[in-house]
Amino acid sequence: MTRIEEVSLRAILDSRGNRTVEAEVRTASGGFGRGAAPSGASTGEHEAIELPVDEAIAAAREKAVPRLEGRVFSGDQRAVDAALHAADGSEDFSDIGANSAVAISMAAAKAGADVLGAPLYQHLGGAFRGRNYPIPLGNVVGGGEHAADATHIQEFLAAPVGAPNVREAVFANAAVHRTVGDILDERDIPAAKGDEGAWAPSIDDEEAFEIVAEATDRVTDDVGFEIGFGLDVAAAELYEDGVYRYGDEERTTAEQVSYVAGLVEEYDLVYVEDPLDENDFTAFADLTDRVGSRTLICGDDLFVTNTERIAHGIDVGAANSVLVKPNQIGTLSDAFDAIEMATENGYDPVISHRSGETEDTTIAHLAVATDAPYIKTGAVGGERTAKLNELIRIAEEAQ
Ligand SMILES: C=C(OP(=O)(O)O)C(=O)O
Ligand SMILES: [Mg+2]
Repeated sequence: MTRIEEVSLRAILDSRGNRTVEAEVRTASGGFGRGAAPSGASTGEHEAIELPVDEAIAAAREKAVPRLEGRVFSGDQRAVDAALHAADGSEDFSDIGANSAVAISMAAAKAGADVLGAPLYQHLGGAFRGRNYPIPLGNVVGGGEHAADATHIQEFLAAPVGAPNVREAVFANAAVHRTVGDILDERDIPAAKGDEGAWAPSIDDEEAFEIVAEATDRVTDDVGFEIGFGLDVAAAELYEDGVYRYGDEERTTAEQVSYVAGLVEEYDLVYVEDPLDENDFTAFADLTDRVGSRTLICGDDLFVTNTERIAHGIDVGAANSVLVKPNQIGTLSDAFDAIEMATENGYDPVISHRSGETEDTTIAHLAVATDAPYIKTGAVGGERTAKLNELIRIAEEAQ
């Protein structure tokens, strides 16, 4: 029986060394699940609200826990998440905190799976889930809000689109990361790593393009399958007073659209996330019109995993892909709704980590459960490899 008996909350550390919310759910028949909230740095303006950790925990203990304990079945994820919404009452989880909500939602899902004796992806996806595994997008160079004095573009991503299986894809991304390190060495460029484990050298974007293109080419030759190249521009962070600022260089919106379209052409980009400001659906639609037939244009800060914003994007043709971050919207059910809406409308969902992460592996299971074609969860670093290694295990176990 998956009736929830106890929900407990505590503060733990995330990968940036900040405190975050961890939840544990125990069921009447001894099922157990644990979930921990990730946290963004380049957060979208329209995301659900992350409260200070102590506030989120206190509010969830007062308002959400009594609605769950002894009352809701953790096997019924929709009921768990509906109880979280009812406990909160706001539109954006500003009352109990999206950090508490998502931690409880994920913990309850795992407790539900535990009682069934099924892996989480099986519990979430059901008997007739798809048989595909996501292509991992792994950032190998980065800057923006994730590293000081590095590139303006937030993420340069390896995209092993030709990999024969998920394991080879994961290994290929790590090889690209390693090769970027070698090239930086060859060029005598010192580099630390950013929040997500990508190299964060103090170079301009142009040189980063050169280096990542060379690294993906070298590794492609080595492994014998195609490794594409993608970006998360995180353009909302560059947008100020109506222009996109790349240090001293400025681009108008029209120039930004042309610049990104040119990059797609020049580097044969397979993926471009947030190329424009988070409120500019029109410019997104312009760019999608120009290059959407040859690359994915993905909305992260644009859509914030929110079905109202995704529906609007679909109406105006703003993109052809949706980034899905459960903590942007607060519960797994809401994230599922976003994935379903995307898929039904021909938009590719990309399940994603945050820059501040924990060892939690829920997103790997979510990607497999929903047959998502892509997952973005870094290339190296313990909190990133936790998800990547889980994907390898899932693919092996589910064969
Ligand atoms: C993962 C990202 O960064 P953050 O978590 O800082 O929003 C992103 O922008 O896609
Ligand atoms: Mg992003």
